[in-house]
Amino acid sequence: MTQLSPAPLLSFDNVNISYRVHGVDVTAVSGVSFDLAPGDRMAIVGESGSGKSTLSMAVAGFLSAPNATVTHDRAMFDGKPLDRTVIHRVARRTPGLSMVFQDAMTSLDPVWSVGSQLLNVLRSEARRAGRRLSPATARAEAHLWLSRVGLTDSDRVMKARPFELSGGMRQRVMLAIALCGKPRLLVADEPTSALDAALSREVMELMVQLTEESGAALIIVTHDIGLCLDYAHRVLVMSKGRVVDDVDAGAIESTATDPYTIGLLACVPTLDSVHLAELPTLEAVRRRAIAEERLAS
Ligand SMILES: Nc1ncnc2c1ncn2[C@@H]1O[C@H](COP(=O)(O)OP(=O)(O)OP(=O)(O)O)[C@@H](O)[C@H]1O
Repeated sequence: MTQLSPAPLLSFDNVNISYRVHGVDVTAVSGVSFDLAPGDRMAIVGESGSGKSTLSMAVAGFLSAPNATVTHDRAMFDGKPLDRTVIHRVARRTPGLSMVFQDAMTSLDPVWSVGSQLLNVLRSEARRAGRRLSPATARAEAHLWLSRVGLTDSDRVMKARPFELSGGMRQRVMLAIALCGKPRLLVADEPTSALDAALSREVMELMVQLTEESGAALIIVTHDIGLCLDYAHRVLVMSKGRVVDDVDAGAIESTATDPYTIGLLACVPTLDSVHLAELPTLEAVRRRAIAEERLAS
């Protein structure tokens, strides 16, 4: 008997996004199509300006730049059409879909305590699900979520305002807020770029563990191809607004076809590169490829 693959959780076909700058439409995302299965973990990788944040914000419904225009042939989430062509000044939350951002300091409200922000989300999620949530249960759930993201001193964290916490703690708070509504998809835009290497890995591992436990799918947006190869099942490589490779993370070395992806992979530090005086840059890899091509022809 042939096994039917599950219906995609997310399905985008021919997404195009441009920004109007000084009266001219500048393309940021061009003809992007992909499906994401429930529980899948996909990384969107590319250098700065390749369009990955624009794409992920459009996916999550957080693209609010008034000069943006989105067109697509299909945008579906959890079996329902998503209207991503209308840009709202204030992001519209899609039930079942959450996002964490690069900079928790600007994403969390600086005025309200962590506890009130977390309780607000828990209450509104309960309302949406038609569930009664007493104040005592809401507080217990908030403490539980803080401990799930590794914040054991939850009494202090509940009372603290974001600026009173370290960067790593704020990122964990954001993860708790994003996951407490039990989303089916979490979109994380450069979630660890403000953290040091060790903390980055801790937060990535936590994000993977919590989404795996709940069965949520995960989209990780990053410029760090090395980091995402350890955590994603699949990698979408973007360059100049286009998807140039869409490959399994485990087989990327043998299946990537685009010179851009091959260049990115060549820049990942390995045990073999410890003897090098300096690591290659993407530009150096590009120049070497062009020189080798010239020599061969
Ligand atoms: N609000 C905006 N108005 C005009 N152009 C924009 C706007 N936001 C992004 N862009 C442009 O769109 C292109 C894609 O930007 P985007 O931020 O999506 O890339 P990125 O790959 O996420 O880069 P980074 O890693 O630096 O965030 C870039 O050329 C950028 O300058």
